[in-house]
Amino acid sequence: MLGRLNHVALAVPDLGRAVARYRDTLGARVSDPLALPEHGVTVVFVELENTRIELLEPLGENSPIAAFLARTPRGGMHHVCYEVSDIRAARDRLVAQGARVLGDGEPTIGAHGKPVLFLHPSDLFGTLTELEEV
Ligand SMILES: CC[C@H](C(=O)O)C(=O)SCCNC(=O)CCNC(=O)[C@H](O)C(C)(C)COP(=O)(O)OP(=O)(O)OC[C@H]1O[C@@H](n2cnc3c(N)ncnc32)[C@H](O)[C@@H]1OP(=O)(O)O
Ligand SMILES: [Co+2]
Repeated sequence: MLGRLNHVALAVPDLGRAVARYRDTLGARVSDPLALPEHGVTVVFVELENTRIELLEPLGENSPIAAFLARTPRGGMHHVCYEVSDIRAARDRLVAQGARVLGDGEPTIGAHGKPVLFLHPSDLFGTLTELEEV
């Protein structure tokens, strides 16, 4: 069911500082910031040879990463994202096996313009997991 690792996401308290560190210190290629108010985050992608790092900063009053950053104020690994070819088939299979899909269970459109959904970290060994249909 799982395809490639699409990205590993890091929640950061200051996106500008994180971008500068990845671009200037680590010499990485980084995208422009993209505000996603419907997801409560601003994102920047660090492009690597084999995958991406997604840098996330809270946006707005009800950001889903606000509580995470309150617990880990220096930032930290927030989620992993795997590619799937049929996100609804993947969801149905996971739900049938007891995994919880966050939100109303329907995919939303993510940062790459593709359908995404999130699986509860408690069902995946403490790791919040995103699926993206490619
Ligand atoms: C889609 C656009 C973009 C893209 O890639 O295309 C993105 O990735 S946007 C990313 C931001 N969006 C989301 O994260 C959406 C899904 N997330 C959520 O709905 C929440 O973050 C949620 C429900 C996972 C956690 O919310 P919150 O922290 O407010 O809940 P709790 O404080 O009640 O925590 C419950 C429980 O879960 C543990 N937890 C929370 N976040 C994480 C995490 N990132 N990784 C691992 N575990 C996490 C938390 O510690 C609590 O554990 P407990 O044992 O019950 O104390
Ligand atoms: Co993501």
